[in-house]
Amino acid sequence: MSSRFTKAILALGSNLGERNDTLSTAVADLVDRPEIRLLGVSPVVQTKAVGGPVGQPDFLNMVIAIETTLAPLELLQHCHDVEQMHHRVREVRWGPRTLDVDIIVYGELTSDDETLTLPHPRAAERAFVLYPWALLDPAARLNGESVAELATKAEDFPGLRPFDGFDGSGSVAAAGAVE
Ligand SMILES: Nc1ncnc2c1ncn2[C@@H]1O[C@H](COP(=O)(O)OP(=O)(O)OP(=O)(O)O)[C@@H](O)[C@H]1O
Ligand SMILES: Nc1nc2c(c(=O)[nH]1)N=C(CO)CN2
Repeated sequence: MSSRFTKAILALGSNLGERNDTLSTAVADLVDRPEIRLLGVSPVVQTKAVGGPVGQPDFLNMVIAIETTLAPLELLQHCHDVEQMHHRVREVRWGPRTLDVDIIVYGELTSDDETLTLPHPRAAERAFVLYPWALLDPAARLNGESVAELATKAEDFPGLRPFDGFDGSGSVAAAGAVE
């Protein structure tokens, strides 16, 4: 097994239960293994639910940057395990959930496999992913485009707002620059 680390971006969302507590414990759970190192944590934003049942609660969303020696499918399984630790129930597509963890990018890897599509096939349209990612890493690019520019063009951008304690620049600086 190679011990080479690959950088990856994970997106986290929660719209059921104690959303902010769930996100912070989920970050700790995600990085609580030697094959994963935490590189940076975005600010948390509150967002209107995109798709799914009408009237579901607002989400809290954030992204983290990691580096990992896990293979892509091992990382996906780990994300699912952490979702289960937070009692994620899959009932309705895009329905409310205690915790969702998606892999947005894994290094430069591209994949059309429906079990793991990379980059995440809907990330480029989702301000709830793009905006916190741009705050974490203003130079980030996705599919050759600026993540910050994609965020402002996304349909859900106007519904997005800072969550309590949000301090974009401070949080980004505190999290450290992402190479
Ligand atoms: N990049 C990816 N990250 C996470 N899951 C993925 C990815 N690509 C494909 N999948 C697959 O998508 C399946 C459904 O994931 P999930 O239930 O989290 O979807 P969702 O969050 O409701 O919707 P969306 O996929 O639009 O974010 C997973 O079981 C997984 O196999
Ligand atoms: N605001 C918001 N909307 C969503 C989210 C999410 O995390 N935030 N996740 C979805 C499926 O992954 C579908 N819709």
